[in-house]
Order: sequence, then C-alpha cells, then structure tokens
Amino acid sequence: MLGSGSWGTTFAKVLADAGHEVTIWARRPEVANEINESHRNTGYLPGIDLPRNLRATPDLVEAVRGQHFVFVSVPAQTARELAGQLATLIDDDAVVVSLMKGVERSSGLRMSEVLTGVLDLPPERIAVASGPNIALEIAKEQPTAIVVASDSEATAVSVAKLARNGYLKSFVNVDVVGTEFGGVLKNLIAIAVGIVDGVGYGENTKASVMTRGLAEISDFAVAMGAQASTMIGLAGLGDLIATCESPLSRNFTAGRLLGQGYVYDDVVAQMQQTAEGLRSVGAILELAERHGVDMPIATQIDDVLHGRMSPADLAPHLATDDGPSGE
Ligand SMILES: NC(=O)C1=CN([C@@H]2O[C@H](COP(=O)(O)OP(=O)(O)OC[C@H]3O[C@@H](n4cnc5c(N)ncnc54)[C@H](OP(=O)(O)O)[C@@H]3O)[C@@H](O)[C@H]2O)C=CC1
Ligand SMILES: O=C(CO)COP(=O)(O)O
Repeated sequence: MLGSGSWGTTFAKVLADAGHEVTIWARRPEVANEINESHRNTGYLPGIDLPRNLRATPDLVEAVRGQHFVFVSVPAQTARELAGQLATLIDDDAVVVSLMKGVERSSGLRMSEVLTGVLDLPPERIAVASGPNIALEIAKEQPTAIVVASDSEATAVSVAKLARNGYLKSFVNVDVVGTEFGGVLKNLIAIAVGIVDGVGYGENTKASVMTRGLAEISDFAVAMGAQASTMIGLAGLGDLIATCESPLSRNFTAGRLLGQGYVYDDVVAQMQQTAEGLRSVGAILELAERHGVDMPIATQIDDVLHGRMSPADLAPHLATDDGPSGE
C-alpha cells in the first residue's frame, strides 16, 4: 500500500483483516515507526488499532519489491511523481490498483490513466476501487461495499477477492471510466452540498443539489465513455450519498467552510487532509467544455471558489430564469 493517510491506512487494514500480509509505505519514518511499534496511525486514524499483519516502511523499494499487488492512495496531484519513482521498482507482472478520487489538474487525466501512462501498463495490470468508503467508518469496521473495476474482469475479480472481509463486500465492474469518474465527481457535489449547508439552507436545498448533481455528473461521465448504470451504483449514487451526508467528508467540510464565508486559501489552510474536489473542479470543467456537457453546479462551485459568486446564491442558481425546463 503506497500512502499512509486515512484511506491508505484504512484500506491496508481491510486487506490485513482479510488475512493478507500487508506492507504500507509511509513517506515519513515517524509514521512507519508508530504503525510498527504501537500499531496505530494517530495522525490520520485516531483511536484505531491496526492489525499485526500490517507492517510499515518508509523505504519505497522495500515496500514494492516482490509484491504482486500494489495499491496507490496518495493525493491525485502527487500520483505522477510517485509513479515515476515506481517505474523501475515494480515487478513485471504486478497489478496496480488506484484508490484515488481525483483527476490530474494539468491534464484532466484519471488516475488509472496517469499510472498506466507512466508505468506503461497493459489493461489487465491496472484496476481502480471506489464506492461509499468514508475511511474512519471503515476503520471502525462499520459494514460497507466497494466496487473494483478493470478492463480485465479477471483482474477486477482477483483484486475484489483480496479486498473482502467481514465488514467490506467487494463487487466487480469492467467500467473503469464510470467507476473512477463516480469517485471524482461526487466530490464536487459534496462541496456544493457543503456550501449550502454552511450557508444555513436545509434538507430540501441539499436534496435538490444532490439530485440535480447526480444528473449532471452522470451526463458528464457518460459523455466521457462511462456506463450510465455505474453512476447509479456504488461508485456513483452510493458514494454521492455517503460523501454529501457525512460530516467526516473532507469535501463536504471544505464546502461548508466556503458556505460559512471562508475564502479558498483559508479553506485549504484549515484542511489537514486531502479534499480532492477542490483540485478537480477546474479540470472537470475544461473536459466538460471540450465534450459539450453543461455542468451548472460545478460551474457555480468554481465561481464560489474564485469569489465570483456568493455561496448563498449557489442554490437559487439551480433554477434557470428562462422558463421551466425538463428534469
Ligand atoms: N479518506 C477517505 O475516506 C477516502 C479517500 N479516498 C481517496 O484516497 C486518496 C488519498 O486520500 P487520503 O488517504 O484520504 O488522504 P490523506 O490526506 O489522509 O493522506 C495523504 C497521504 O498521501 C501522502 N502524501 C502527500 N503528499 C505526497 C507526495 N507528494 N508524495 C507521496 N505521498 C504523499 C501523505 O503523507 P504525509 O502524511 O507524510 O503527508 C499521506 O500518507 C485521495 O484521492 C482520496 O480522494 C478514497 C476513498 C476514501
Ligand atoms: O471518497 C470518500 C468516501 O467514499 C471520502 O470522501 P472525502 O474525501 O470527501 O472525505
């Protein structure tokens, strides 16, 4: 497992609780030491005891050497750099699994595209995993489900078999585009829901943003090649609900701070963990424009982020003033 933040550590625990010997790479030696000595990662998962068959190392070579499965869970904007370091290290037949939910800001590429490109992987050696997976809830062993997708069904099945235990059920899919974009796009809608929550609007407003948000992100994902059905599955609707409703969500929290009147730089300064949506929105809007997809909510988020729109105006802008339109 590459990345010892909240999701990397939690997913490593999932794998270890499924009975596997897991090595987690922590770039800071003190994090690796705490995991090995106290079986804790208090900076990210306070109060969680980690299993004994999960060991950590700050040495990337040691972490990946001889491993058939390499999971990647670092902030999306850092994935290319990490992949560059991996290129000469991973085994020739290793399967790489992206757990990340962002797109690369400079290129708009999905994480599996970045990893595939840098590592020159054939389709059967790359998979992605996504779903309603708030890390701390899973670390507390609260039951949930995840979907593993790969162009190769056999690869998806092999990863899903590894990542299932008494509290996590794994499903498989061959729609990599939809599974990956589901995770990226729900972050934007969670920011929007956080904004209206921070403003003080109630459940109707939030439900309307979520519902119109699902339609908007589904249109985008389908235009990018996703299956519509994926967007109403775990990686789409499932993750949208979890992220928009959870006070533990970093994207929802970032949105709420914006809604309370904090400006972008203040929000980033207050976030101690990765809120991918803040970084993805610009790249998604560029892709949307290129593919002719209308994304009113994402556009409004971008306007709020750049101080062009008051957070209180986000919800009323859901209604167009040019007469009623079809749902
Ligand atoms: N948390 C969650 O509930 C879920 C998160 N995800 C996704 O997982 C991905 C990782 O998120 P998450 O674990 O939550 O993020 P965190 O902010 O909790 O942790 C980030 C991790 O990446 C490391 N890191 C930061 N910068 C670099 C870098 N330049 N090179 C290498 N490592 C780096 C951090 O190390 P250090 O501690 O030293 O800074 C830390 O181990 C994101 O794409 C997120 O959307 C997906 C599902 C659930
Ligand atoms: O992806 C997640 C839940 O599935 C985590 O969401 P946040 O990154 O907003 O915390």
